[in-house]
Amino acid sequence: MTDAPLVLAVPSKGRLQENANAFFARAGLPVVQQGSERSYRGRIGGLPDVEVAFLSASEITRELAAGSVHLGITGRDLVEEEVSDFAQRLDLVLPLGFGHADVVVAVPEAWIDVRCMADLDDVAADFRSRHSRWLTVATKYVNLTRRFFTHHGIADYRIVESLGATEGAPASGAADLIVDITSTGSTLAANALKIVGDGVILQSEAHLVASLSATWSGAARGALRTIIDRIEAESAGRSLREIRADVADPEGAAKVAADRFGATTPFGMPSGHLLLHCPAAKVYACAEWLRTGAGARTVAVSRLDTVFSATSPLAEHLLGRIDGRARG
Ligand SMILES: Nc1ncnc2c1ncn2[C@@H]1O[C@H](COP(=O)(O)OP(=O)(O)OP(=O)(O)O)[C@@H](O)[C@H]1O
Ligand SMILES: O=P(O)(O)OC[C@H]1O[C@H](OP(=O)(O)OP(=O)(O)O)[C@H](O)[C@@H]1O
Ligand SMILES: [Mg+2]
Repeated sequence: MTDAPLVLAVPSKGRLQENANAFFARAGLPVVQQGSERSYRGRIGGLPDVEVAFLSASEITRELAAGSVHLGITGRDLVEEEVSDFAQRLDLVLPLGFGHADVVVAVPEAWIDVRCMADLDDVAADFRSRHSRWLTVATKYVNLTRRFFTHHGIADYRIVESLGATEGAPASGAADLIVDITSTGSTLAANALKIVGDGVILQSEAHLVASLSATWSGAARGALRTIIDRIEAESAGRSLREIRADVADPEGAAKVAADRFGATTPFGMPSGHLLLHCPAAKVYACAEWLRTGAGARTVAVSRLDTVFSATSPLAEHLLGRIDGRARG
């Protein structure tokens, strides 16, 4: 079908739901539920070639891999856990600035001798002769755990697959230690568990993910350009700050700001004063230099909502990969 719509999967519950909806609204892509409150289909206001599917984050990951949805929001942890060949099947288009959480190895606080993965290796190696059973790890991140433990040379353990309340496993005796996701750390603390020093397996964040296995119609490609354009503009708005300063030599100052802080002059030198777009992380260093090094008396910094560019390297790159798959 040349005009089949783009299917966009949006988290319908859980940790990512609220942030995902707010994110689309900020990017000028308002998600509208169709029919009743409980309907699992929706649309994006103003984009007729897009159909929205409301799914859980892990379902989104699987459907992207299977090619039954084109674009979706999900966590990097789920992508790496559930899709072994994700680098070929999926494109992690853009991190979205929310849903930050770490997948970690955690052991009982009472294990005072276990500070790093090498200590855990020692425990694992002795465990069977001491306790006449394998050391056990409760987790739903079975693949991430296996890869990480192998990387640290740990082989003497067994995984106990956990479907919920993983942090309770050591206290209940279901397993000796756990691998789970954490953001504030309060669930680990409440269960008297501590993160092993070098036991952070993955730092996760919500991403916009595209399926390379899906069939992309002409209409779906067109919708993809529009969606990426708006999301890229939102992302640029979030990661840049506008700086204005009254310096004597705006052109000289712009050169230094570009070299040292990665700042750009998107509008040239309007009426001879300096207007920069500076990466948010460099704003304080840049503002400091403008005063001490370039003689500015005032430096004004503002947030930007959205910054549109004439070209979209992200969309071009992604369409290139989609075409490559279609041909190959
Ligand atoms: N503190 C947190 N704990 C768990 N997940 C978090 C946290 N912060 C962000 N996330 C992210 O939320 C996503 C998982 O969402 P959630 O647990 O709500 O859905 P799910 O796992 O698909 O559904 P369910 O838990 O019902 O199986 C993951 O990608 C994860 O990285
Ligand atoms: O570090 P913290 O802020 O304490 O968060 C960690 C907890 O959050 C997640 O569970 P969630 O609340 O998403 O419920 P779930 O297990 O049903 O997915 C995760 O499985 C942890 O239990
Ligand atoms: Mg969950």
